[in-house]
Amino acid sequence: MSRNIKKPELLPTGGWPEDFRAGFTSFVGRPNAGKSTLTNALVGQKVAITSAKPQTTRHTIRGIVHREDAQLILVDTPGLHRPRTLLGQRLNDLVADTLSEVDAIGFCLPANEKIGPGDRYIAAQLAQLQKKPIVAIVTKADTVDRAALMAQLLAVTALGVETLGEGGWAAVVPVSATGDFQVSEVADVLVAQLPLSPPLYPDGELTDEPEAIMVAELIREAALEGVRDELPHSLAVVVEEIVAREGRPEDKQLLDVRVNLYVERSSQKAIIIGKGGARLRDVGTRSRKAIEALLGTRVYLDLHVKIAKEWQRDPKQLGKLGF
Ligand SMILES: Nc1nc2c(ncn2[C@@H]2O[C@H](COP(=O)(O)OP(=O)(O)OP(=O)(O)O)[C@@H](O)[C@H]2O)c(=O)[nH]1
Repeated sequence: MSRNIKKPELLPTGGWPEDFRAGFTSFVGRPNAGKSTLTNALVGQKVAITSAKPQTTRHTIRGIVHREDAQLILVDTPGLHRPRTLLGQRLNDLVADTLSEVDAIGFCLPANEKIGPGDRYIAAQLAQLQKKPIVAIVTKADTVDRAALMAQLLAVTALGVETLGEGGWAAVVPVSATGDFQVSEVADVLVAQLPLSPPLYPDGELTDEPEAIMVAELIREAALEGVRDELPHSLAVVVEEIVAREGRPEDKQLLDVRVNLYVERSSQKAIIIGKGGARLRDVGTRSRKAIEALLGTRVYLDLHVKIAKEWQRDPKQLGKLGF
C-alpha cells in the first residue's frame, strides 16, 4: 500500500486571500507524547485513535484544519522509535517517507517528562532532514506548574540549538490539548511555516483516509481496551469488505462490515474472544457505535479472530496486512 502523500489537484474555485497558506505537517515524538490528542484538538473531531498506551497509531491519518487564512493538513505518523522488530523498522521507514514530504514538522515533547534518549534519538533523526522547519511543541502543559513548564521550555530550546545549531527550532510552543490551552497558537506557528498556496482540499473535509482504515482503527482500539499489556503489538485488524445490504429501503440502509482480527498465538485469540465469546461481542457492540457514527449509517459488524503466527516479523504477512 503506498502511503506517499499526494498533493491533490488545486481546487477550481477562487476566493481565497492572496496570502493564504496551505500545506502538510506531521507530528513526531516519543510514543505517548500526545500527538494524536493534539491532532484531534486541532481538527476538532476524533480522527486519530488515542490511547493511554504507546504506539496505537499505526496508520497515517490526516486531519485538516480549515482557517480563514490557511489550511493545515495534519499527517499523523506512528511513534518514531528505535527499530526492534521488522514492524518497528517498517514504521520508521514510513515515518521517514512521510517526513520528507511535509512542509513543517511538529516535534512533541511532554512537559512532564525529562528530555531522554528517545527524544535525542528523534532530534538526531530530524536533524538529517535538510532545511525542514521544525517546531518544538511542549505538550501536556497542564500537568506541571509554571516554573516546571518554563524549565522544560528552556531545556527544549537548548536541545534545538544542540541539534540544529545556532538557530535551533523554528519555534517553541507549549500546549495542553486536553486543557484547551494554546491549541490555536500551535496552529499559528505551524501555519507560519507553510508555503503560500491556495487551499488544497474542499472546505469541511476532515480526513481523506480511506474509511476502511478508520474502521479498522476503531475496532483495534476497542479490542485492545483492557488487554493492552497482554497484547501490545500482537493485534492487526483488517477490514475485508464494506458492502451495502441489498433490498433495504433508502432511509434504512445497512452496511455489512466484515473484519478479521489477526493475533499471533491461540492464547491471544482466547483473550480477544473471551469466555463464551462475551468479550468479542462486547468489542463488536462498542466499536459498532463508533463506526455507525463515522459512516452515518447502521452497520452489521462481522468479526473473525485469526492466528497469523509471528506476523510482526514476516514481510509476507506484513504485506498482506497492509503494512
Ligand atoms: N493531561 C494531559 N494529558 C494528555 C494531553 N495530551 C495527551 N494526553 C494524554 O497522554 C496520553 C497519550 O496521548 P496520545 O495522544 O495517544 O499520544 P501519542 O503521541 O499519539 O501516542 P502514540 O500513538 O503512542 O505515538 C493519553 O492518555 C492522553 O490522554 C494533555 O494535553 N494533557
